[in-house]
Amino acid sequence: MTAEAPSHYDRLGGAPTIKEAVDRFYVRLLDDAELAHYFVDTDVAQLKRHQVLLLSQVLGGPTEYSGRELSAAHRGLAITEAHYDKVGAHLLGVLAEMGAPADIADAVAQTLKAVRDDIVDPAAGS
Ligand code: HEM
Repeated sequence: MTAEAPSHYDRLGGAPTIKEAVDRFYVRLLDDAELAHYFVDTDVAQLKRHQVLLLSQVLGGPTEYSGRELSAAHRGLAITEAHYDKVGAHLLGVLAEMGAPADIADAVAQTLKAVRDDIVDPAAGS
């Protein structure tokens, strides 16, 4: 019997690491003058909970995401390409500062590419 390779989730350190990464991610988003306005009327605690579950799932951890589809969650927010890229850069920046291995950062970057069209609003300009 061969042992299964550990998931990205396990290699990063599991739940405590993901929680810490999401905490740092939202500190960056709310500190960013170009992005903070998107979050003014949101329940940031719930958003963070959903983000932890989604990121865990994407990284091969437990599949417990219970939030909305990404397209529904972001509809009407008029998210531009540039703001999407900034948010993605904050997430990758947090993973880098926490020492995530390059292959895991690459996998997250691929996921960011894959969900881009669900989140960016083409009518919002660049
Ligand atoms: C980069 C990839 C992104 C991912 C994976 C992501 C993920 C999520 C998730 C999981 C939720 C919660 C959905 C729910 O609770 O049902 C959410 C909501 C939200 N996201 Fe994102 N998001 C991304 C990009 C962005 C960007 C670029 C912005 C704005 C610049 C943004 C702004 C928001 C806001 C304001 C909400 C709350 C919407 C509401 O409460 O109605 N997100 N996102």
